[in-house]
Amino acid sequence: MDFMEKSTAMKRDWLATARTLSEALPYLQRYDGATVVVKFGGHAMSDDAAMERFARDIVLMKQCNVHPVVVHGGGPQINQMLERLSIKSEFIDGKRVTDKATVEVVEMVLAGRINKQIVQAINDQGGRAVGLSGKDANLIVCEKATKTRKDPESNIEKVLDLGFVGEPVEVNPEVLKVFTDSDFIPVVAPIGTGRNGETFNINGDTAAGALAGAMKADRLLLLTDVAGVKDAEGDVVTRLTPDDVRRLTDQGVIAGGMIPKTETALHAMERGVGAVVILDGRAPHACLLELFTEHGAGTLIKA
Ligand SMILES: Nc1ncnc2c1ncn2[C@@H]1O[C@H](COP(=O)(O)OP(=O)(O)O)[C@@H](O)[C@H]1O
Ligand SMILES: CC(=O)N[C@@H](CCC(=O)OP(=O)(O)O)C(=O)O
Repeated sequence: MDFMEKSTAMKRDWLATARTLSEALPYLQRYDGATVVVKFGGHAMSDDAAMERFARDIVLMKQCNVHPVVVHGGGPQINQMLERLSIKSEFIDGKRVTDKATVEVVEMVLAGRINKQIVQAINDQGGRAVGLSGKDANLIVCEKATKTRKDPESNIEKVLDLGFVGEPVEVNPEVLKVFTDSDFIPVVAPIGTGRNGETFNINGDTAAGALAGAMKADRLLLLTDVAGVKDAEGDVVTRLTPDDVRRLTDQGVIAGGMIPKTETALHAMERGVGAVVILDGRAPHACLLELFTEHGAGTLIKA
């Protein structure tokens, strides 16, 4: 490529960048002042570069007067720590059976190391993040979650004991308003408080949905490690209604870790959240693409 060709190619790149910025205008106007709850899953935060990109997107959102509330997971990181401590762990429908020893490790990993890593990553990008857990200011009060499953032989519903897995029953989001109304960015670990002083392990998606519902957030973004919700053929579906979600779950197409996400989506929408998007947190700038471009990303769940 000679000098003239090179400079023409560079001008084309700049123009494309300027066009992208200009095309963001209607989206910036639509989300001006909006509250967006972003769940950052343990798989999505797999490496330092992914964490840095995520933090940069969150700071950019806040700079554009969109108010992010970050709720994080950390399932794989909890697994690693439990393994080091030789504590066995199992999941039922995407939720970790959590005994007394496990809940101590869960709180340590989520409200400690991971929460502070995300806070630091956001602050490194020029944001002002504040870390909290659901215990702070009674943000998320829980009761013991119950799970029933039909025994295939007897056809009788059996109650399964998940231990200290929490189901949010009361959310007090006033403390988050203090942050979203100023230039702080709250980062919430999914640990809940019980009415009798218990510590509860809440699935990260469930916690994000409970907060989004209580705040009547405009959008709930669930960042994970797949491109979106897949159908029976394994293709990502770009849009689903609540009825589609129920059908895919009954058919067993939505399974495992995807169940808490889609359940959360339906609950959050019942509580007034505009729409829920399940998207690939490993894809560069997934949040920005979803909010500020016409392309969108992942699976949009909307009535
Ligand atoms: N229909 C489906 N579409 C996409 N992923 C699905 C589906 N059913 C089950 N999954 C599983 O759900 C996983 C996402 O849940 P999870 O591992 O808990 O994510 P995270 O750690 O991000 O919360 C996917 O990696 C995939 O294995
Ligand atoms: C009850 C329950 O399952 N809690 C989760 C909390 C972390 C989480 O949700 O992490 P991801 O978002 O990375 O999956 C757990 O113990 O793994």
